Amino acid sequence: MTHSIYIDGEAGTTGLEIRERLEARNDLQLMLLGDRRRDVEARREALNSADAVILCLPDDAAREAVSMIENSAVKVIDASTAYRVDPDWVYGFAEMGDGQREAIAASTRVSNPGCYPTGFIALMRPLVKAGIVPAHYPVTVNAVSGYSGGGKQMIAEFEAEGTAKPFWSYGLSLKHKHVPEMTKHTGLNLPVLFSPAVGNYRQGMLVEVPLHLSALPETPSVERIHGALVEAYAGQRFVEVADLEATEAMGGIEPEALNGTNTVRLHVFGDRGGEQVRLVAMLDNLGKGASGAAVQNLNIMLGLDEAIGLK
Ligand SMILES: NC(=O)C1=CN([C@@H]2O[C@H](COP(=O)(O)OP(=O)(O)OC[C@H]3O[C@@H](n4cnc5c(N)ncnc54)[C@H](OP(=O)(O)O)[C@@H]3O)[C@@H](O)[C@H]2O)C=CC1
Ligand SMILES: CC(=O)N[C@@H](CCC(=O)OP(=O)(O)O)C(=O)O
Repeated sequence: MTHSIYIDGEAGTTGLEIRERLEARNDLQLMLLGDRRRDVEARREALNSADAVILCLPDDAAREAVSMIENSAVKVIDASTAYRVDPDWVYGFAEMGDGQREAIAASTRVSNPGCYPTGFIALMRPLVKAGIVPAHYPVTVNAVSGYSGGGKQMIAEFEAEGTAKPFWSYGLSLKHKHVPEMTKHTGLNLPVLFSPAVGNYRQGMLVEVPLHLSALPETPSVERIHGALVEAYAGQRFVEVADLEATEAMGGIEPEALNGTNTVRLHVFGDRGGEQVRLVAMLDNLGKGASGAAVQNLNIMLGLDEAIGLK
């Protein structure tokens, strides 16, 4: 049996990566509109006749697309920020806790996590759940993304002759659109202080949370923090926790090493017996941060996740 899949936003950065991942599969049939992709009636027809639709659109266009879906059987995955803290939608991060994969499988409305939130929630949610980081703790997140994170427009800006910035720190109003989902899905009470940046490279990201151990209850050790992450992701295929020995041997970390994969890798840097840690997640902003995660959610929603491997 083949499932028909419509990608609204098929020619955008996220949509193209999803197409690449799905095109080779013979259990899925892609519905592509090509030059008619902005034709509202063609979109309406596709949105209501596909088995599953993946929305790779700006927030307002995603809300509009959802309002056009009258067929309640259609499974919807939205890659935008529009529904990530909406209680009527399931948050599409299967590894984030017991029952999440099952909730995704049972839902027809799944919001795909943001790229930065994927790294941050992966690092922080198990620590809050274990009581290592209290819910009221003032958490800071520093992150750097490749410029593809800003979609077609930012790619054009960075790739235009002579205009690329070497590094771009932004979100300076401290109201970045990812803060609500980062806060809600970790169980924190205080909005996180989020400091994102873009580097002059195309793809891949690092998301970092620095912690003073003595400011946490019972001054946890590096090993305790690492152990909580290992326990949380035991048996998971797409969330890895780097060995402490391996991280101790690292002189630095770069953001592109997981490009093309659906993996997020978590690192706990810090001297054993020391007083501080730097938690660092590495992922492809267009892999586990967007398109890879969307395909993973599609597989789960169609009941194909056991049978199909992602690259
Ligand atoms: N880039 C990334 O790393 C990530 C992106 N996302 C999210 O995914 C979504 C898409 O982002 P991205 O692919 O980067 O963006 P792009 O700008 O690269 O692509 C956006 C796509 O949306 C289409 N589009 C724009 N406005 C409308 C409209 N009013 N009606 C119909 N189609 C429209 C565009 O069509 P056309 O081709 O005709 O221009 C284009 O194909 C966003 O919500 C973004 O926040 C999420 C995680 C990571
Ligand atoms: C580099 C860059 O500009 N990144 C984007 C986020 C990309 C992304 O993850 O999009 P979602 O909001 O849909 O998750 C930003 O900060 O707005």
